[in-house]
Amino acid sequence: MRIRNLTVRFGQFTAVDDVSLDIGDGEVVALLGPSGCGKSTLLRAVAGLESQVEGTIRWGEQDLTSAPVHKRGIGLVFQDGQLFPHRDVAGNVRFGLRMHRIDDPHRVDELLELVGLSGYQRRKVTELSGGEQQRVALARALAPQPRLLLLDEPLSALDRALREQLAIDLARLLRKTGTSALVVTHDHDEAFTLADRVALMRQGRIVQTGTADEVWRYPVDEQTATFLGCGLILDADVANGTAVTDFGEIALPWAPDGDHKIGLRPNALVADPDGPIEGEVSGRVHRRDHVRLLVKLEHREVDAVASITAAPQPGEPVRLRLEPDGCALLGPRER
Ligand SMILES: Nc1ncnc2c1ncn2[C@@H]1O[C@H](COP(=O)(O)OP(=O)(O)OP(=O)(O)O)[C@@H](O)[C@H]1O
Repeated sequence: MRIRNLTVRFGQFTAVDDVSLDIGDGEVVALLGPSGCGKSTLLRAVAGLESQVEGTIRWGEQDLTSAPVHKRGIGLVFQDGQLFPHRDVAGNVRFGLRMHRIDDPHRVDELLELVGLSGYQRRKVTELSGGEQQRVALARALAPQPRLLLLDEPLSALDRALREQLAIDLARLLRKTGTSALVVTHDHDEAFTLADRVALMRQGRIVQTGTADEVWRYPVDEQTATFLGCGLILDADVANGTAVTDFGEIALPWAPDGDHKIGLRPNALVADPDGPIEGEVSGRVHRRDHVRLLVKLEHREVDAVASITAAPQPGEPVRLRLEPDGCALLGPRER
């Protein structure tokens, strides 16, 4: 799919601003961005659900720009599944097939097996858990074998543990069926779990696209770095894979020589008795597998991490070292 110069306006307000994006055959692209940046509007425009759309949407040679929703060959999954409460599980999946005049009794069983719900045919959808309901919604959307699946925050209504598991299952399922997909999410982990490529949106525009590793390691500008979790931006002078910063030296073998800005995520500063940076703990929050510290340095306060067993208490001195895994290099990259 080739999206070119897509703009969607609501009166004077431009919700999607001149967006161009390709989605390859079997590719999964995540649209990631802060609330209100236009992700859902872009998805709805691709689906044919928005009226004030400029630009073009093509599938191969076919121009879909003004095709009606049901002629676009897309499947849709929303946050809350939008299942039919009066139909059972099989009835919901069968609806996806009937809409496309496919009448194959085995296909419903196949689809339920695919989403891990074998034997659920006669269950009422109102008696399913949130995760099961989303699996049914997915089976229904996949039933007519759409050429593109559009998913709008498909896992957001679920609790965290379930969301993580379902994101892994969904990623596997999309690969297995070779389905191309565009997934809207505001959850970084979800985007990186699901997608081959991530498109970062801000104020209606796509500011960067790349693999998880590319956008994570090379955010295109300061705002993008901040959105991706870098709380601190430092000047760095890189030579032969070593960056010299106000916080000391750090090995970044993947960074080219020159003057750069480096973004530090909280895990870029790690409590270590031998670390070169001295500070005092001013705050402490227990996370699932580590402790997040707020550390007062001479001129500023920074985020840092410590292991659960060795985390100092507020008021205690702490030493920090830089950890390359939490560092990002800002600025556009040459390809
Ligand atoms: N039908 C509409 N009429 C007027 N403004 C709208 C309409 N739909 C969306 N908007 C506005 O367009 C902007 C983008 O909305 P959109 O729902 O696409 O954002 P989003 O990135 O999906 O946000 P979220 O993550 O919060 O769902 C918002 O400022 C929103 O208020």
